[in-house]
Amino acid sequence: MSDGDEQQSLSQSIKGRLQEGVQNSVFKDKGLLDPDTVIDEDRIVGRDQQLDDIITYLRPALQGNRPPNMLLYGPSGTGKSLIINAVCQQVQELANAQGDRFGVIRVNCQTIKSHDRAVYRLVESAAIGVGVDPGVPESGVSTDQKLNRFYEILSENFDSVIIILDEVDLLVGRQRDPNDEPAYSKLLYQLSRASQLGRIEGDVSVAALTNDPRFMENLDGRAESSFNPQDIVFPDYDANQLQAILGRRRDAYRDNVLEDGIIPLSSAYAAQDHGDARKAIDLFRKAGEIADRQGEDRVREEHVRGAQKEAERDRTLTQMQGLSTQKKLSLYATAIVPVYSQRNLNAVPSTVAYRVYQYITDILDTDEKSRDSYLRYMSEAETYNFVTSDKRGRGYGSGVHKEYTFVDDPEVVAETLQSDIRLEEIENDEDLIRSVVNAQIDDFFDGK
Ligand SMILES: Nc1ncnc2c1ncn2[C@@H]1O[C@H](COP(=O)(O)OP(=O)(O)OP(=O)(O)O)[C@@H](O)[C@H]1O
Repeated sequence: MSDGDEQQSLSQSIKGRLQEGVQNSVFKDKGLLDPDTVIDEDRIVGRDQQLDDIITYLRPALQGNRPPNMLLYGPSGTGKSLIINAVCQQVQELANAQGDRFGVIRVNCQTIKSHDRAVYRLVESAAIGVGVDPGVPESGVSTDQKLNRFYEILSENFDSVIIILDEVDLLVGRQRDPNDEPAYSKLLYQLSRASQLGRIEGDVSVAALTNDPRFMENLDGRAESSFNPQDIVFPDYDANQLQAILGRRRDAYRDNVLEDGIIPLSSAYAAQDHGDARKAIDLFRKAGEIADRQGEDRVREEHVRGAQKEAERDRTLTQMQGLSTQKKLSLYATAIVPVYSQRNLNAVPSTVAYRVYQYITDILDTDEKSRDSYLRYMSEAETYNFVTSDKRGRGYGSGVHKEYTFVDDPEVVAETLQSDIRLEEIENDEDLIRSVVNAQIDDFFDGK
């Protein structure tokens, strides 16, 4: 066969396999179950009170008046972003139809590290929305200059604007002292004052979204009085409401591929976990992904249970990232033993793991804790269900040692821990560590 033939058959085989995946999928329109998809209003279930309230508050925007500021609060996945965005979209359409310039500026505060960055993100978001240059650089100019540019863009382009600050409570900023005003407090003060003082020509109001029911308690007094929002509460969903939400997205799947119990089971799991619609939708989608992966043409309850297990595992890994450095190092040293071992090793002897731990602390030039501390950290890892342990004798007179077995894949555990900043430093020493691990294993099993 010539190179050209081989090339063609490879590309045909890739195409064939890709098409097979599409044709055999249980999904018809998987995008409907994407957490970031903006769904049509006819798929929104319930939340009538919240919709009514927000419509009432935003109506003035269509009458040439300033809407009040709003605070939307409730646990994650209870529809805060969905509902405010749905109403804003309708206001925008009506405003356009009557020739008013209504703008919506959205910023998610989750990853914003400082007040200055938040102001820049507002400039950027406003500039992109109206298609102009931000006009200020990200760094090298004062926050006030950025703020002024933001007001300028708003004044030039809008009669009325809603600024949506999602996850506003996470915009804490760099507080040198715990008594320092959090960044969100300063920002809310500035935005609401600017509007009241006429520093922006149009009407501006802020909708702040948060999971924290005590958010207002953390605002500085002057921020609290100038922001002064209308509250809109989003309570947890119960299992029935979640079932209705999933029911309206059933057509994400092909006809007749869903077993009867899929929607109730996904909803029941999510209802146990504080009634989070995002979680219900994730489980509903992941169950189908598992069915696809296994090449099955129906989604069964077992797939939902598998999806729930995967979600739990992801959560465990997230939890692990919150451990102190010494606990991470202990767990990491233990996890890489089976990962690097040339033998088929399921249970990790504590003696081996502790020596690997000592070696790693040495490379990192960090504190080396005693063997007792290592064992204590590992028993904590056991209560978190990262590992299970067993005591084993090594024959007469050799004493007893502990062995650890990982509940999840030790490779995933090691990778998760390695992505921690300090552990990344040892990536270059991988070969060396691998040989140390194997030397310790050999010593343990073959030594006297
Ligand atoms: N009443 C509802 N009807 C239909 N879908 C809903 C409803 N409530 C929430 N959802 C869906 O659940 C997911 C999460 O909703 P949303 O992002 O609005 O929650 P949130 O309260 O803003 O969460 P967070 O606080 O985590 O940002 C989205 O995919 C959304 O489409």
